[in-house]
Amino acid sequence: MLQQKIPATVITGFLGAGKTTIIRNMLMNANGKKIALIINEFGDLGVDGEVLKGCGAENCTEDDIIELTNGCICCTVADDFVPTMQKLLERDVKPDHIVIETSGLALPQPLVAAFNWPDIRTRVTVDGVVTVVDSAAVAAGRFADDHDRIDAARAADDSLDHESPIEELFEDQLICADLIVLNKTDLLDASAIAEVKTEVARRIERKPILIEARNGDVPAMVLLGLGAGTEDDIQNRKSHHELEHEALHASGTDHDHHHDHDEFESFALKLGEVRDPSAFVDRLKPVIESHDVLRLKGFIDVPGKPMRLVIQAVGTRIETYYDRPWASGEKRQTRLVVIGLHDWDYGAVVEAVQAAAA
Ligand SMILES: Nc1nc2c(ncn2[C@@H]2O[C@H](COP(=O)(O)OP(=O)(O)OP(=O)(O)O)[C@@H](O)[C@H]2O)c(=O)[nH]1
Repeated sequence: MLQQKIPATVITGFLGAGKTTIIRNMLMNANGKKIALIINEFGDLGVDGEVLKGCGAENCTEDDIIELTNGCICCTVADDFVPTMQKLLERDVKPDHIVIETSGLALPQPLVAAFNWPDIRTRVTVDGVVTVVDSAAVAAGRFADDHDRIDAARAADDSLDHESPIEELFEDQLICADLIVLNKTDLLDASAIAEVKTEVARRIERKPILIEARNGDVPAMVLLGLGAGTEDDIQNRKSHHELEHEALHASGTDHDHHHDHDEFESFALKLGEVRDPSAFVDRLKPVIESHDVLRLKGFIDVPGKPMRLVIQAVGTRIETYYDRPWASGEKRQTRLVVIGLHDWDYGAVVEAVQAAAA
C-alpha cells in the first residue's frame, strides 16, 4: 500500500517575530493532531524548546519536541536536520504533522531543499513555509536599512556585494513563503498596517497568502493546511546567496562562497538571583538600545518566587511572565541568551547586562 506522506510545516521569520508564540497557539488548537516539533535556535540556550515544553500540550509531549542547537538549521542540514528527520520517521508512532521552527537567522531554502533527499522525499512533504513578520519592526524601519550608508560603504569597498545582513535575511525569508503572517498588528493602527503590507509585498514577486495576526493567533487549520508541496518549487524561491552564487558561476568568477552567520553573534550568560526584575527590565532597555541588541531571552531566578520568570526582549520591547515552577532538583539560575550584530562591543554588552541584573 502506498503510504501517505507526512506533512511538514516550516515556520520561519526574523528574531522575535513570534514563531514560538504561533506554535504555542497552534498546539492548543490542533484538534487532537499528534504534532512533532523540531526547534532550532541560534545561541546555546534552548529557550524556545523549554517554553514550548512548559505549555504542556497533550498532543505534543516532551518526547515530541526535538531541539537542534548546533547552530542555524540552514548550515547543519546534512549533519543535524536530516538524521533527526530520519530518526523521527522511524518511530513506531508516527506524528500526524511535523512542525519545524527555524532560528530567526536561518535561511529556509536549504531546509526546504532537504525534503528532496531521496529517503525523506518519499515519506514527507512540505505542507508550507510560513514566514512570520514582526509588523511593528517593519513599521519602525528595522528591515529597510539606510541605503545611502550601505552604498557609501560599497563605494569604499567594492568587495561588499550585500545589502545589510538584516534586510537580506528578511527578504530571503519572505521569498520562501507560502503564507506570510503579519504578526503584532496589535501594536499598529490601520494605516501603519497597510504600509507594512505594501512594504512586504514589494519585496516579493510571487504572491503568497498574506494574513494579519495578533499574538500569533492563526487558526491551526490555516497554518497546517496549506498543501503547498514547497519542495517542488524551490527553484522559484532562491535566496540572495544562491542568486549571487549563480551569477558568479556564470561569470566564471565562482569561488568557495559559503553562506554563514558571521554578521551575527550571540552569547549565553548565567547569573545569580535577580531581586527586582522590574528594575532589571528598566535598566536593560538603555543597554539594548545603546548596543543595538537584537534579541535577549531566557529565564530569571527571582528569590522567594516558586516559579521561574521568562524574559523576552525584541529590541527594547521587553516582556516577562512566570511560566512554571522550578522543578525539584532543577538548579535555580538566571540564564540569558543575547544576540546582536558581530561588530558590537562584546565585552561591554556582557558587562552592561551583568550590571543591569545586579
Ligand atoms: N505585542 C505583541 N507581542 C507579541 C506578538 N507575538 C509575539 N509577541 C511577543 O514577542 C516576543 C517574541 O515572541 P516569540 O514567539 O518568542 O518570537 P520568535 O520568533 O519565536 O523568537 P526567536 O525564536 O528568538 O527568533 C515575546 O515577548 C512574545 O510574547 C504579538 O502579536 N503582539
